Order: sequence, then structure tokens, then C-alpha cells
Amino acid sequence: MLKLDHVTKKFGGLIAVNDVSINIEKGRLAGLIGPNGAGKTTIFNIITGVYRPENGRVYFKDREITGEKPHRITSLGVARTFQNIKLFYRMTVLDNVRVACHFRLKASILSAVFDLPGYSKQEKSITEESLKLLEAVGLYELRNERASSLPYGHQRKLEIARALATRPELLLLDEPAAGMNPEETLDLMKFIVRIRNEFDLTILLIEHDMKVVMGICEEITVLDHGNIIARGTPLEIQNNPEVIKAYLGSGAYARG
Ligand SMILES: Nc1ncnc2c1ncn2[C@@H]1O[C@H](COP(=O)(O)OP(=O)(O)OP(=O)(O)O)[C@@H](O)[C@H]1O
Repeated sequence: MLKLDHVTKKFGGLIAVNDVSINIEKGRLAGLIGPNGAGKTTIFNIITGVYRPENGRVYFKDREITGEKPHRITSLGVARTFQNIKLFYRMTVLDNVRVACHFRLKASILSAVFDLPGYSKQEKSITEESLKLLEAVGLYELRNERASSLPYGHQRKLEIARALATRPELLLLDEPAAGMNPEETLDLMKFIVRIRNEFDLTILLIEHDMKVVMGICEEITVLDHGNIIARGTPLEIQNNPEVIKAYLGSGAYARG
């Protein structure tokens, strides 16, 4: 589903990602961990076309996407969420998802201005799809609330619903548990596993909360200073001396 082949990204003299290769099979729930500044978000930005790597190639479903425009990569089936939740806070929960669905809208501006039949029909199906998504993520009852009024855990689910509205096959989650209390975190863990199964997704997540990573990821890649220092199952990673030295043993992960 996703392959990074010897990818390198530099910022001036800093090598943020150094010769990184990652291969994720369809349907997997994979984790990307490592200390602050290890290069995790940079990897997400390379996959989603925000950055072009100096070296290496990125493949999505065997098709090369290196350096493609972000909207093109989204339309191919890659969606993401951000470390800091990005929503339209003054809009309702439903409208937040509707806007994300519009990403795929085929109707022209003219048909919208003149409210032509094709446009109304498309609008109706977008509303129906948005409501179904809200039901799937458990926010249906809150559809008419302002996004800003939702508790943090619900805002995160709304952001994920917006990502799902682009009908992705690969979902990238950047620190989904950041800022959550233990109850919200536990709920989020079940939620991520459920949407993976329900929407037939492949998921790659960045997370500092080891309870989440070790609890739901099937395979983990560990980065340190832009380099992959380990990959394996949660058990293998927990017992890897180099990972313990660079990350787990330092307490640097105990954020959030
Ligand atoms: N746009 C940029 N310009 C210059 N340097 C950058 C840029 N983006 C990231 N970096 C640097 O690249 C390195 C990797 O950053 P990145 O954000 O990918 O790390 P991270 O593993 O996601 O960290 P965190 O866990 O803190 O989010 C850091 O040293 C960072 O300062």
C-alpha cells in the first residue's frame, strides 16, 4: 500500500530524514515513533506531497507519487490528520464533514450559482454521506453543534471523519492521542481499530503515547535523528536495547 524507498530530506544543513525505507502492507495498522525532532512529521509531509525529498521515491499502491501535488495525492486515496487539530471551528459538525466531501464534487461553479438539478442532487448525496460518516464516528447526535463547542476527543474524531470523507485507503494520523485524558485515549484506541476494519483502511500513526502504540499497532518503525534504528512488533520494539537507549529509556516519550 505504501513504500518509501531510500528517502532523504534535508533542511539546509540538517538531514531531517536520512535514507529511510518503509513498506506497509494493505490493511496494516503501523506506528512511527521516535524522540522529538526525529523526522516523523517530515515523513508524513513527504508522503502527502508537502515536501519533495532530495533523494528516494514514494509509492502508493505501486504507483510513484514522489513530488506529486498534495491535492492529487489526496484524490488518489491518502488522507491525514494533524498534530494540532485542523477544523472549521465556527461551522457546525455536519458542515465540517460536508466541506471535506466537496473535495470530490464534480459539479461546476455555474451549476452551483444557478442551482441546477445536478448540483442539488449532488448536495443531497453529500449531506447523506456526511451524516453516515458522523454516525460511523459517533458524532451524529452532535451534527448541529459548532465544532468549537465539542470536547477535545470529539474534535479529534471529527477531524478523522473529515479525513474519511475523502474516501482514503491510507490514513496517516499525526499524534491522535495528544492532549487526551486517559479515558479519551482508551476510547480513541478502540475507535482507530474499528475504523480501520469498517473502512478497510491501512493506517500509519505517529504517537508519543506508548500505551496507544504498543496497544494497537501491529508493526512499529523507530526513528532517531532521521535514521531508522529499529522496526518490528510491539514486543520486539519494547525489548530492543537501541530503542530503549534512544527513546523508551529516556522518558522522552512520556508526553501527553
Ligand atoms: N520546514 C522546516 N524547516 C527547517 N527545519 C525543519 C522543517 N521541518 C522540520 N524541520 C526540522 O527537521 C527535524 C525533524 O522534524 P520533524 O517535525 O519531522 O520531527 P518529529 O519527529 O515529527 O518531531 P515531534 O515529535 O516533535 O513532532 C527537526 O530538527 C526539525 O526542526
